[in-house]
Amino acid sequence: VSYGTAGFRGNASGMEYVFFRMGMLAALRSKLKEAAIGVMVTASHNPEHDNGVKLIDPQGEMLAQSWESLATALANVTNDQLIEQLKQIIDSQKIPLSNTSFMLIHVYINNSYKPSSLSLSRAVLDGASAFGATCHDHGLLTTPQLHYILACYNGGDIKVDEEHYYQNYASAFKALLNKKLMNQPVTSPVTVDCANGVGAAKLTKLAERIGANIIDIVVYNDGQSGKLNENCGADYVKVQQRAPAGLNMEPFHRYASFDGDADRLIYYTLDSDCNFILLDGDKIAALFATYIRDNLKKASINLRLGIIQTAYANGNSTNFLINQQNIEIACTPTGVKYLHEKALTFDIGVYFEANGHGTVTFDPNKSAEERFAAKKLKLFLDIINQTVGDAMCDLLAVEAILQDKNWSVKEWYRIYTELPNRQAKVQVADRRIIETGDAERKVILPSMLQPAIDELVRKYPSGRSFVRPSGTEDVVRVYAEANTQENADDLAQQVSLAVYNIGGGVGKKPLFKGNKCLVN
Ligand SMILES: CC(=O)N[C@H]1[C@@H](OP(=O)(O)O)O[C@H](CO)[C@@H](O)[C@@H]1O
Ligand SMILES: [Mg+2]
Repeated sequence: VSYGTAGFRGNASGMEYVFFRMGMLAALRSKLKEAAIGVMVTASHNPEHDNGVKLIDPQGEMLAQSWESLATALANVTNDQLIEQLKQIIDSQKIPLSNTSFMLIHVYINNSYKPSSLSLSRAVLDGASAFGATCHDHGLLTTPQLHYILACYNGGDIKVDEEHYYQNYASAFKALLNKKLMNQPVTSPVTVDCANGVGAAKLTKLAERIGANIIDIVVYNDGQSGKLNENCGADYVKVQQRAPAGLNMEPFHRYASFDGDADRLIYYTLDSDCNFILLDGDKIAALFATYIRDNLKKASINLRLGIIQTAYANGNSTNFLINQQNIEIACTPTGVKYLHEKALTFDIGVYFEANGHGTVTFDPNKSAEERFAAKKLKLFLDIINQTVGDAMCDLLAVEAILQDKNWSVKEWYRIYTELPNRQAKVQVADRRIIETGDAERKVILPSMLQPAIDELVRKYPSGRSFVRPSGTEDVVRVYAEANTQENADDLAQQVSLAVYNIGGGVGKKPLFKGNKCLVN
């Protein structure tokens, strides 16, 4: 097992020891940092039978990458070697064992949908207690809520709780709304598919604190009947490019989906011909960045603004931002930790994965004058959860910008048109044989693979394709885009076969039937 793109993740049964050891590691990290550490038990967008655990560093940021390898090493030793491995970590990191340790943990009980979470959370608590850590169990929370609470706690607000989160963002949202337009688009309903996850109850609370006269949120997939992330949620809608099962859509209404732990957000709608229109992380980033840029301009503030994307960003979003908007772009490997780190190198960084996970960061070293010269910008940043991508905050930010611009979803999706694209998965014997470079846009090993992809891509107008081993599933992911959906599907199919043939494919050959991708 390895601490992958976002912690340890896999089938929940048989993972207790990993959670127990992560409790121990969190306690050690807390002693080293002399601050509380967060532990989140969730498998995000994965199916219900999976579970996962990730550690959160004191300011609400992802666990330092240098500790990921310690986590992997600790998770992989036998019980007999455990104490020796712990000693090695303590010595190599010079951890003062006499320091106290403190942890904030979220216990993902989530009623009946995630039965494994309770026992796995207890395993974390047991591991932490073995090092004498004091644990504060915050119960059911979204991932970004735990990041927020942890950052506030370590910032000195030791009484911070969930209610604090709602009050903070509800008042920030109300302050940002354009009072003159109070009855304009934001008061038309936005229907939110909460993936039958934790976000449903939390979003309901947030909407209550804002007030039904100000925002009209209709919660769909609240977990009362459906299964977590099954035929619903942000990942399903993004990858399948279709609405969650059972949702009756009307043209030009606003629809959104969260993932299971509510850190991803995507929007979608129907056009007048009832074609499905997706407004994904790339479009949210474009909306945020152009809004920030316009407000900087209005206030004549000169700050370096950058957008951080991954290779999954639609080619036309990148073209739009660079060529039409003149905004600086950076590309990093997949995984929020990389995007967040890069965002911090700009005065203002807007980062989003195409799947809807992202946020905005603001360099804390900028002077108060620079930070607050543009009143709107300051109010906008108050809505943002700067610790990590947060579906609820991002939803409020989108709603407020649309209202401020007096835009419906139609004006928003028309800022640029996506290139048709397709994602696929290929099973191989060992996905670790695939090594990538150039922010995952090129395959380095096996050496035959990249030339094969290049040759295929050349056949399709506006073609682009790349492959990479997933960090959360035992598959190789394939992405393809081209001028038409048929060509994007075809290219994804051809590249999937190349991965299968050159990368040691196992099981059935990846095949598409018509436009339907059978490898997904
Ligand atoms: C293509 C894609 O959406 N990949 C996701 C997925 O990672 P993989 O390494 O691709 O399995 O889960 C990560 C954690 O949620 C997320 O950061 C990432 O963007
Ligand atoms: Mg998630």
